[in-house]
Amino acid sequence: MRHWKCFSLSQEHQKRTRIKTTTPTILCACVINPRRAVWYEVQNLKGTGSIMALAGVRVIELAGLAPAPFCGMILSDFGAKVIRVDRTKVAMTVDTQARGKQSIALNLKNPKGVAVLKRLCVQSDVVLEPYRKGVMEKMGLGPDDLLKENPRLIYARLTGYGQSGSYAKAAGHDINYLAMSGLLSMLGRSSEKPYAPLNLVADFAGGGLMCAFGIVLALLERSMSGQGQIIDASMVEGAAYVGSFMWKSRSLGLWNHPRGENLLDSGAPFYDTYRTSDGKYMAVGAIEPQFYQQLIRGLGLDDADLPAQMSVSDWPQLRETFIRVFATKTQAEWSQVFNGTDACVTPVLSLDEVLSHPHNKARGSFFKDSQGEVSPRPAPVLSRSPAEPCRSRDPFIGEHTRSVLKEYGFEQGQIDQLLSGGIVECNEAKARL
Ligand SMILES: C[C@H](CCC[C@H](C)C(=O)SCCNC(=O)CCNC(=O)[C@H](O)C(C)(C)COP(=O)(O)OP(=O)(O)OC[C@H]1O[C@@H](n2cnc3c(N)ncnc32)[C@H](O)[C@@H]1OP(=O)(O)O)[C@H]1CC[C@H]2[C@@H]3[C@H](O)C[C@@H]4C[C@H](O)CC[C@]4(C)[C@H]3C[C@H](O)[C@]12C
Repeated sequence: MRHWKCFSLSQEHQKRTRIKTTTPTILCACVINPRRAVWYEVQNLKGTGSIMALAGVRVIELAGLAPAPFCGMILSDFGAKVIRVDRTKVAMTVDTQARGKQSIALNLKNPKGVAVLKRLCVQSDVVLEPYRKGVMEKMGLGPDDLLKENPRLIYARLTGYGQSGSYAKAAGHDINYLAMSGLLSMLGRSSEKPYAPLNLVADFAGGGLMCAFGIVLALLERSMSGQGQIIDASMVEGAAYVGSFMWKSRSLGLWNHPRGENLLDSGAPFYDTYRTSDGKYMAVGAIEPQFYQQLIRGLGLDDADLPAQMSVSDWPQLRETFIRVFATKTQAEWSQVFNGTDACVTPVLSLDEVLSHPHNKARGSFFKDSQGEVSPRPAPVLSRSPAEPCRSRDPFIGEHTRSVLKEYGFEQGQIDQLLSGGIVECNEAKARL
């Protein structure tokens, strides 16, 4: 349940902090962080009385494939109001990361549609765009156009290759960005070709998440400077940055061997997965000698019969032993053996199994929405202002067109004209079914 509270901003406070509310017509609650004299503009307060960290932040997200939707969902989970701008004449969205968002269907190929988007951006804090370099400028919606009208706007551009460089305009997907980051060359088994770990690293870690981080930084900075800025979030660079450890740990010799033959890339037998007698798997991460000893004990082996843990040339032989032993029990049996030890051995759980695992259950790490769909709880958990993910179904395309336009100050007559001209589309009927 969401509550709305209204506090007025005194002129004096606004002057002192050099920050004005962007949306004077909207009810807002203001909270002062006395230590940093920072103003937070807050609109929706949770029923519990705690305020989500991004409450009051208004985000316009132009519909994209996967990274930008994830970025928008993170912002929404932590309290931002996220309005996704969908195309008109499209029946179904491919946005599976739409939790808590609203949708407006708007034709940006029409100048009137562009004018609508500008009006939304004037009254918003963030615009998030996922298109190829130059697309927004071509529509008259580039940073110059939007920041001129709203200098406090944070203009986030989430692309594969960034806004400059010879690849800037090229099409691409996660695997290409990962390849260009250098990381893909390190991923994969010994003597096999590079292997992309789903589209996790570039699209989501280096892309959506890193972009959300940039937005939060820009919001924080704006609370002091009063100014917006442009975020050039390249997934190549975001992925590479997430992989900083790989660069900066080379001096330790961690990556001296070919791909798949190092300590942490499945080269070491004590950092790998093993098949159990029921066709499931256990994950082993027993790196430190004291934890490795517990692994050996749990497997029922005797250290005296085995080669030294760090004898790289003996790793193939050690792996064979581990393969043979793990194949003698089921996953549940091994879990029981290693539960409560420091052997760093855990079951490899499927997406369907995580919800019922006692540890995850105890923490509420996963939740079911109103449709019965299981999702991870937003992370990390903030003690006073935790995220509260929306549990209702995702929005239909254009479900909120009318209400969003009203909220942003469009008159009924203007909305009717936009609808009859096909500039916007409304899907309230579908939502009522
Ligand atoms: C699940 C699949 C997604 C996988 C993710 C994948 C692995 C990724 O890596 S995502 C990361 C992609 N890269 C980027 O995001 C980087 C930045 N962006 C780009 O480089 C490009 O946008 C692009 C390469 C991704 C796409 O290029 P494109 O040429 O298409 O677009 P742009 O040049 O950017 O221009 C956009 C144009 O659109 C116009 N526009 C925008 N908004 C509007 C508007 N509101 N009104 C009017 N016009 C608008 C804009 O003006 C531009 O126009 P111009 O070109 O004229 O300039 C999913 C991938 C595919 C999915 C499947 C597919 O969709 C078919 C089925 C559909 C069905 O509904 C559901 C099932 C599907 C099988 C579906 C299933 C999955 O969702 C997918 C497999």
